[in-house]
Amino acid sequence: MASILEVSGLRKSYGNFELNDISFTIQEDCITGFIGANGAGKSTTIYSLLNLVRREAGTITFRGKDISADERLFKDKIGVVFDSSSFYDELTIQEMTSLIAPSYSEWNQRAYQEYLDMFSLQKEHIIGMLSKGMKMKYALALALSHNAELLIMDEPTSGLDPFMRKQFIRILKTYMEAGSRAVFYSTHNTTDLDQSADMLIMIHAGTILFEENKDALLEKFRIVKGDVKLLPDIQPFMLNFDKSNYGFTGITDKAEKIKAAYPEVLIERAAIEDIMLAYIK
Ligand SMILES: Nc1ncnc2c1ncn2[C@@H]1O[C@H](COP(=O)(O)OP(=O)(O)OP(=O)(O)O)[C@@H](O)[C@H]1O
Repeated sequence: MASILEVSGLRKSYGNFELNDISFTIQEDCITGFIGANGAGKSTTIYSLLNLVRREAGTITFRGKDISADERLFKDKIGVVFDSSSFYDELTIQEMTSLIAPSYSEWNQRAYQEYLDMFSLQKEHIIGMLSKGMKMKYALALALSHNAELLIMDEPTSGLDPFMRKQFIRILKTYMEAGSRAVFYSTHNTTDLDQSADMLIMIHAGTILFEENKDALLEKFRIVKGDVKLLPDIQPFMLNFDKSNYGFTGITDKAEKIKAAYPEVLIERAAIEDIMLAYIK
């Protein structure tokens, strides 16, 4: 698989927080989910790679070319959506779009109008009067209407209702159908990633903990449930666990071994959230 974006040796610090030599790759034809706890460094990574905050070190290459050589070209080829998008509150959607659209070489007014209709947004709407979810939809309409090759989004589904979140996933899949494209987005909604992501990158305290194929990751871990009597024997095979008077629940990457030695335990598939907790507990 070809890489579309490569981030290498990214550093940025704020007081006690530091992005610690972050490197990862966004693959073409993949939706990559960017996960991590509050304050892990997701937004700082996204803002630094987009040069919206000044990075202290690091190289970003887009389709093999350093983006610093031609940042305008890079920005022309990507669509961005942020949790707190910076639009002018006093303008209408039409006025705001007329400022933004001319900066894109492949602006598609028809596609844009279709997204506005799909999201029930009207061009007369004043930006400052839009709800958080409506602003997000507007940002999404802009990002999807200039033939971007890569979508980079920071918590695009925060503020979206469950219907729109489903629609968001459908839109991403349709977007990917054109081929040679990619999506990179941060989210706390791991169930959305279950349905949409091909790759997952997890960051914790400014460090990348893993960058893996989602299905391979989900295959690697299992939830183990059993009687507390077994805990002393099974504990060494688990990454973490909780126990109550009734039993224990833990997560393991050695399910086969546990099942072979203790057939009475219950082994279940782990969710992305379980895996995240296993890495940071
Ligand atoms: N402009 C800033 N000035 C000072 N510190 C900042 C700034 N932006 C982020 N930070 C700090 O950097 C750290 C990482 O924040 P960041 O917003 O990147 O995390 P995040 O993973 O996106 O979190 P969340 O999931 O809560 O949005 C935090 O400790 C935060 O307080």
